[in-house]
This record gives sequence, structure tokens and C-alpha cells, in this order.
Amino acid sequence: MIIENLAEFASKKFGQNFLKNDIYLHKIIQAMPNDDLKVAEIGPGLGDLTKELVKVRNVTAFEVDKRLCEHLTTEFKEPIHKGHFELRCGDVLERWESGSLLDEPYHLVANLPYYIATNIILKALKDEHCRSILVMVQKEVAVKFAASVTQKEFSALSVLAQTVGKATLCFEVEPEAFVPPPKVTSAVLLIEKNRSLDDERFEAFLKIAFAQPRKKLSKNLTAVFSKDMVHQTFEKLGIDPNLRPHEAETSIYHHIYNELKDNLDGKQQSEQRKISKSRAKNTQR
Ligand SMILES: C[S@@+](CC[C@H](N)C(=O)[O-])C[C@H]1O[C@@H](n2cnc3c(N)ncnc32)[C@H](O)[C@@H]1O
Repeated sequence: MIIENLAEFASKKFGQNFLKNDIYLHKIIQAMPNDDLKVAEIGPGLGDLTKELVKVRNVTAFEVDKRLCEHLTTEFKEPIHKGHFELRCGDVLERWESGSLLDEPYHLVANLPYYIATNIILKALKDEHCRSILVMVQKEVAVKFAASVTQKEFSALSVLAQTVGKATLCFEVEPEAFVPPPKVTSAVLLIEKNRSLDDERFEAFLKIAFAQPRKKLSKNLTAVFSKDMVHQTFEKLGIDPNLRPHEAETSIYHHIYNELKDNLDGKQQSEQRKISKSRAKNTQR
């Protein structure tokens, strides 16, 4: 496929900003974990990163844009034939609906489409076959995942990353490295997993805890749990009730969650009952 004007060819809908810089492509390869597990690449695009990946690993790539799928099938004829490269066309998020992205252990390596980057990382954190995540994302997103406690960027995403392993912001990438250039600075984020997220309610609990990041953590929790319950839990665990959400360590979130999670269920159930009752009323009318 000959593309006369790459900037015009790029689809905004699919978040296409092609990385056209060999230095950063090589830096991504160097940052990969040092083993021979398979690599899953999301959004291979024109295949610039893919070309480097297939030199060192077996790769399965997921691409939503049919034009690019056709291009990649021609471009990677040989590695496809040799069994080093497999292309799956379609929306990667739909693939995740039926379980793991691949049915064997893998590392995720990608220059992600920014409009669904956080969503993809969260799916990969839960995917038990995913061993690590090395992705180019908007710098702001990378900072949130990699922040340490007490930094103002420490967020629910940082707690989730620390729950499964270790997150590192590897390096920043300026907009000019891409065609077309995105409006924001990018960064490569590495999350090395030693376990997977297995409790979706913990994520829901963190949303409550960080709902108003500048308020006190105890205050945020009273949006769902009674004041007494929050007070007693903090006292039992010896936690300062004046802590702001970004000042509490990941382990503190797990301790509080373990104390309150049964009541979180109760709350969810009572909300559910309220919804069902109001639906029943509406049907009677
Ligand atoms: C930022 S571009 C990266 C392209 C290429 N890897 C590079 O580095 O130049 C994002 C890629 O993700 C693809 N993409 C967007 N949404 C997708 C989805 N839901 N499932 C699979 N691929 C998707 C786009 O078509 C595009 O190829």
C-alpha cells in the first residue's frame, strides 16, 4: 500500500498517531522484559514497532482498522508464513470479553490508541496471562499509574498498579516523534506484574476513596459507608482520619477494603433493590 500523505491517511476515530522515530522504537525494545514469552501488540498500525518486535519474539497483533489489516497481511507475509507473527483483525476490547487476550502467558507491548489506553491497561491488569505491560500512552496517564504515595498524582490507578506489581515511567516522547503529532506529550510506561487483579469490587471501592482527591479519605468513604463505620474502621486500624487519598499507602487501602467490603456488597444490594422496586412500580403503572 502506498500512502501519499500519512497525516491525512491517519484515522482520528481509531487514535492513529504513527511513531516515526527509530530511537524511540529501539528504546521500547530495550525496555522489554528479558525472556522469550510471546508478545501481544495492540494496534500495530503500519507495522513499524511490529518489525522490531518480530526480530526478537513471536508476536500476535490486534488491529481494528481494515485498511491496516490488509497492509500488514502483505507486509508480514514471511513471518506469518513462518509462524512468528499472527494478525487478528477487530476491536481488541471485544477479544477481552471472552477471557484472556491470549491463551498462554504474554507481554503486552504497544503504542496504544490514547482514547482507550486506560481501559486497555485495566483489562491487562486483570488478565491472568498478561505478565507485563509496556505501553506508550499520554504522559498524564503514565504519571497516574506510576505515581508513589504522597505525590499529588497518586491515584486509584497507582494503587491498582502497585497491587499487581511495579509501575515505572520509562521515558517521555515529544509529539514530533509521531505522524500526525498528538496534542499532548507521551510517555512509555512499564508495569511488571507479579499477580493479577482478581476482585472488581476493589476497583469500585477505590473510585469511592478517590472520588474527591483533595478531601479527606475518611470523608470520601462516608458517601457510601456510615460515619460510625468509617470512624470505627480507622480507629481499629490505627489510621489517621485526616489523611487525604494520596497520602495513604496501597496496603492501607487493602486493610480498609477488607474491613468494609461486606458492607460495600450490602450497599450495592440495597441500591439494586431500590432500582428493582422503582422498575416494578413503573411496570404496574
Ligand atoms: C497510536 S496508533 C499506533 C500505531 C503503531 N503501532 C505505531 O506505533 O505507529 C494506535 C493503533 O491502534 C489501532 N486501534 C485503535 N483502536 C483499536 C481497537 N479498539 N482495537 C485494536 N486496535 C485499535 C489503530 O488503528 C492504530 O493502528
